[in-house]
Amino acid sequence: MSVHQSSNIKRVTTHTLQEMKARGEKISMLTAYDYSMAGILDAAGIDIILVGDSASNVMAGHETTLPITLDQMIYHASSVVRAVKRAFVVVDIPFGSYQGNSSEALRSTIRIMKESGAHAVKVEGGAEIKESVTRILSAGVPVMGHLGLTPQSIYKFGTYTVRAKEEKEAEKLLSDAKVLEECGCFAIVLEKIPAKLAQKVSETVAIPVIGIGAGAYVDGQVLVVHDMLGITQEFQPRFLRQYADLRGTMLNAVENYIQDVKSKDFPNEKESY
Ligand SMILES: Nc1nc(=O)c2c([nH]1)NC[C@@H]1CN(c3ccc(C(=O)N[C@@H](CCC(=O)O)C(=O)O)cc3)CN21
Ligand SMILES: CC(C)C(=O)C(=O)O
Ligand SMILES: [Mg+2]
Repeated sequence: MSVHQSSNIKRVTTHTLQEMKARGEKISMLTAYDYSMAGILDAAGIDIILVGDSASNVMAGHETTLPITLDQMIYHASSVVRAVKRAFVVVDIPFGSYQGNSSEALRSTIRIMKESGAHAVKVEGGAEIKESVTRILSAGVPVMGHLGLTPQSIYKFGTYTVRAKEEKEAEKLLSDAKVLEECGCFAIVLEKIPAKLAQKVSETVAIPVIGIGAGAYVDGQVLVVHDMLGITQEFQPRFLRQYADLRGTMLNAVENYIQDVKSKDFPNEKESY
């Protein structure tokens, strides 16, 4: 342990995650984009926090993940990192900051690592981005892959339907997973694909496979935290399990506050100086 790290909590590393797969312990992963939320996830014992480019939807209200910038991702990531004592922090490299240009991929990664203090980056795609992945890894930065439904290329597909249902697409996905493993990726996210195919990928590659809408036979699960807490409203895909109704809870609290202000119940004497 570094002399600068005074806490005695044992941090999750790529090595920890590899060991978890080897012994069959499932990996838990959720997104976070800010200090307060990341602190709660870390305190609960989450293994991986993803600073997802879904911040573009959830935090900024955009329709897709495409508009979010590298600067904005670094702002979210640095806020998350300041809250985390144990979890492994992975940051999505945003659209336009790595595709088709390995030098730019490396430059974006170095900015993310230097300016946020995160532990790894995530990129969408397989063979097409092999050079970028290799270049990032050559700088010593762990890379998480992302295959299946890849939201940064939504306009190429036009829909958010389940991916790799056809044999040819399934073969390409399996081959991409092998490419990512050979490049040296430490893990792969599989999004919205048939459970059978996800199982096959997980059994084929030695690195951990984390699913979102990819069934139970993978090495871990990821969800967008605002979805599973019931804060987002319209996003209700079949793969989502909602663990709370925080929107309802928060609406209720805010309505009560408004009522107390209007009725002059708040503040009372004890709440005044
Ligand atoms: N709030 C949120 N949660 C997410 O999981 C998420 C984001 N945002 N933004 C980035 C990507 C986009 N993702 C998505 C988007 C849509 C579906 C989906 O299943 N949509 C429709 C089906 C559409 C169709 O069949 O054509 C649904 O059933 O809700 C799944 C994952 C996952 N990511
Ligand atoms: C849904 C996960 C895997 C993601 O990439 C994101 O939140 O941006
Ligand atoms: Mg993403």
